Amino acid sequence: MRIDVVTIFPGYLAPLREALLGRAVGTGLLDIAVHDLRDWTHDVHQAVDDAPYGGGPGMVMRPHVWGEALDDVLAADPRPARLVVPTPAGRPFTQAAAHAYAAQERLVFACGRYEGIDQRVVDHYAASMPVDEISIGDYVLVGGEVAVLVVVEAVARLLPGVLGNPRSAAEDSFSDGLLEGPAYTRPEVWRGHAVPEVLRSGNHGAIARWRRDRALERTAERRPDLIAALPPDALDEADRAL
Ligand SMILES: N#Cc1c(-c2ccc3ccn(Cc4ccncc4)c3c2)n[nH]c1N
Repeated sequence: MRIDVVTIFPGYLAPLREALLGRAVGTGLLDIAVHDLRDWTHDVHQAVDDAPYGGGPGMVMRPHVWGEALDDVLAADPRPARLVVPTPAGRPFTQAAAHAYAAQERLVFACGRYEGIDQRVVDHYAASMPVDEISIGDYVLVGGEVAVLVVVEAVARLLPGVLGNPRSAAEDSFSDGLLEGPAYTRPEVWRGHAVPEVLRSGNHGAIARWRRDRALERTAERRPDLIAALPPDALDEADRAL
């Protein structure tokens, strides 16, 4: 998979070169290119923003710089791409979206700043390619770069060969519609807190049942919306007895 990121703060994307993602790039599983939007400005001030039509606070990112940048970035690789634009007004980015993005040959991220990017940029490219305006959560950030870090990590870990243990991704929170339950490791007792005995029993059936029960309890307590969204056949008789 190839990932391109266009931003006025390339340094914000440095973490993409670290750890798991850095290894994925090093082994050729992932090809990441970060581009400075100001490279496509032509004025001495390298201006990328202007006052909003209709008035209002803040500034809006000008369409012509974005158009020149995205035209060049998209033309640099023949693979079909999806343009992803983080915005507070976007559709929620979910684990299902991460799986869909992991199947893409190429993702191009447009990182806005200020009050966002002139809407005509999204409208223009949506006429010729898939474009998603996404949000990583119901809170307000200062720009799109942090959202890109979140999305790229969530997507990259799903790519074959990136995670050491592929079962990890298969058994994620949300993979079965539920939150993961609690996890434990040595020592058996830590500051008077003992590991639940069933996990040390060697009884794999009982362990699976206990883990499912804890996941159901945690999800019902913290994310009842996920329980309500489960398909009718998702809960078996033992689940319902909980
Ligand atoms: N994904 C995502 C986001 C963002 C986000 C993303 C891109 C940009 C570009 C500019 N801003 C700042 C801004 C713009 C408009 N209104 C308020 C603030 C951004 C915020 N905030 N919160 C999220 N969950």
